[in-house]
Amino acid sequence: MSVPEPVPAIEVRDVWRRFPQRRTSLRGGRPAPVDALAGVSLTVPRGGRFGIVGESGSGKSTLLRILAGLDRPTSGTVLFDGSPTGSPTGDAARGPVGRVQMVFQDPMGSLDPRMRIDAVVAEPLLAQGRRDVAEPVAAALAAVGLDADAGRRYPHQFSGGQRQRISLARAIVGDPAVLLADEAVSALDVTVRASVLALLDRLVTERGLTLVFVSHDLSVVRRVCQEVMVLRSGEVVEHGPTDRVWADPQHPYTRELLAAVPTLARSLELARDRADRQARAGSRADTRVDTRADIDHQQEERE
Ligand SMILES: Nc1ncnc2c1ncn2[C@@H]1O[C@H](COP(=O)(O)OP(=O)(O)OP(=O)(O)O)[C@@H](O)[C@H]1O
Repeated sequence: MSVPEPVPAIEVRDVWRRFPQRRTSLRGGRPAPVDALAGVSLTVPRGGRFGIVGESGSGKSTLLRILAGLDRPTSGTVLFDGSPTGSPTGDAARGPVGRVQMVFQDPMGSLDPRMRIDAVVAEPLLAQGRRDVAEPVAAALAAVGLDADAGRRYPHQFSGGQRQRISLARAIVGDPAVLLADEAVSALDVTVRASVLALLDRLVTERGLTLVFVSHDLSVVRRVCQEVMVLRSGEVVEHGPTDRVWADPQHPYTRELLAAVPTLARSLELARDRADRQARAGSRADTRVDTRADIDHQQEERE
């Protein structure tokens, strides 16, 4: 008897998203529509980590917005756990709300400056109709390395890396199945980026999350994703295991993207080596410091 294939967490089948052109061309004439996505398909198994890379304008955010249920495809299908959502004729409101959480590039843009951190982190729970939020909010803050006191403060009282930790606390507090990260570490400097990536990696592993991680930088995607898709002008130009695409890119566009990477990759490696050295230096019997993430987090706090 054959064992049925497990249902993937996410399945995108031949998705197109067409936008009307925003501006008329200088030469006049009718503005042509833009296909932000042109026949994109992908499958992410439960607990899988899927990266999407491409330059600005390649369609990464459009795809993520569709996965988040914030936008609908012009045609094609998106399935979560085998059930359709956000189909062209379907009801976008039935989207994957609750099961899917998103982390954005700019925490200042996504955290309301007038709201205390405990209220910010509680938002997904309140949206689910939960009222008993204090305990899960404190647990989510602890899970991202912030103490309960942080809940009484406001976003501007934190560094960039800490604000991204707060975004992660808000993303995990409601126990989602899928995490969508849109350039989630791109605005952070190198050391802080390594620390937030290590935290993301740990949270995804510990909670068995399915991750879709968007970045323009393949060296960053390589740190957290097993599989990667390269998008250009809404089309998939390459798709495969991240290590293979990194080591042996098949498409000239992927090679171009990689040509921009070495400096970034090297500085990330240097930051990690530095954190390791500091961890070794700090591993006295009375010190609890034992991971790169801890070290990086302490550096971040000293900023
Ligand atoms: N609401 C919209 N109206 C019209 N065109 C849009 C809209 N959203 C995106 N586009 C166009 O779709 C294409 C893909 O945009 P998208 O933001 O998905 O790319 P991206 O790869 O995420 O780029 P970036 O990294 O700069 O955000 C671009 O040509 C963009 O101008």
